[in-house]
Amino acid sequence: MSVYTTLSQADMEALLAQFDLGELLSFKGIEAGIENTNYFVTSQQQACVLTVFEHHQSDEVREFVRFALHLGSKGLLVPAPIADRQGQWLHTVHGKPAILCPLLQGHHISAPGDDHCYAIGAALANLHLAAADLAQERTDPRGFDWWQSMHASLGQSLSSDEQNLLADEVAHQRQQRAQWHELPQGWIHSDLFHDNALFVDNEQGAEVGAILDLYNACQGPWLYDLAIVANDWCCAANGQWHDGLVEALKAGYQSVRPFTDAEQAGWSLVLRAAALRFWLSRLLTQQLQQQQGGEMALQKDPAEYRDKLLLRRQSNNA
Ligand SMILES: Nc1ncnc2c1ncn2[C@@H]1O[C@H](COP(=O)(O)OP(=O)(O)OP(=O)(O)O)[C@@H](O)[C@H]1O
Ligand SMILES: N[C@@H](CCO)C(=O)O
Repeated sequence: MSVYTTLSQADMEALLAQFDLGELLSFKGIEAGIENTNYFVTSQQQACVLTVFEHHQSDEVREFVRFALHLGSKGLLVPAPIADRQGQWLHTVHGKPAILCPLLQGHHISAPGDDHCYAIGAALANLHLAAADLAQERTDPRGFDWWQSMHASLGQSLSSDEQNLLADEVAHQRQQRAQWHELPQGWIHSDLFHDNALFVDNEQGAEVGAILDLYNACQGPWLYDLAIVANDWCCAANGQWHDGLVEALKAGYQSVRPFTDAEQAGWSLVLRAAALRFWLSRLLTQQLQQQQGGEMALQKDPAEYRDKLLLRRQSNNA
């Protein structure tokens, strides 16, 4: 986690008093996650999660909630906020946008197996199709233009090998823009790491209970979204694939939506792009955390994604 914005008992009571949820019983900062502040909040009537957005403005939060409500209307289990007595779900806490969502059921998987990868692949394809009729109004703030700007701004803080790697990969991605734009696009989750999914136990095997953290959702190639999953769920921290997991992930996805020819040809490109994106975003988060501090601030190592990028480039050239 992270708790960047520390809330007092009085803060929490004042917030909860606006809702029809009964009295506050307890609250506790959540350790998982690195972008936002999250608290488990238990009232007399409901167990909830409070998210305080550290980097997003209210307009962006409205977009995430539009996405969540749309997915919810199609039967997907995602966090959608609870409205207060005035019908308002968007609140301000310490000057930052905040929402209160029901606590969703399920548990995190620490070491995904092929059954989890198959299930999350199918769930991601369902998410893509469920959002296909939702107007697309959020371009990716961590997309190609941002990779280029990070290349320009990060230069001095990287080793010369890392600078060369970054320059070369950005150039490669630039050359492949036409191939990128041939990939089917739509709303993507954009951050479906295994700490953003909850599973429920069931006799048939692994079942996705909920998909969390829609706070990077934007437009992008559907295959890129799957590559983000693969780079986190299907390999070791150094990027080495675990046997059978990518195959299970792709099979699960294609059980719902088969790949187009462009997607069959584009896997290596999106794997590299997904590794690049999280190398850069972890470097940025590291810088922000150094400036911002934060009680319980969880660290995620940028070098893991640098190493994943190096491996994905090798297998591309093989
Ligand atoms: N509605 C919910 N129901 C159950 N658990 C939740 C819910 N929302 C958040 N959590 C828990 O809080 C954790 C952190 O939430 P979340 O991933 O949204 O935070 P974040 O800071 O945005 O994370 P990230 O670093 O992945 O962007 C989740 O991994 C999950 O364990
Ligand atoms: N899931 C991201 C953090 C939130 O975007 C990472 O592991 O770098």
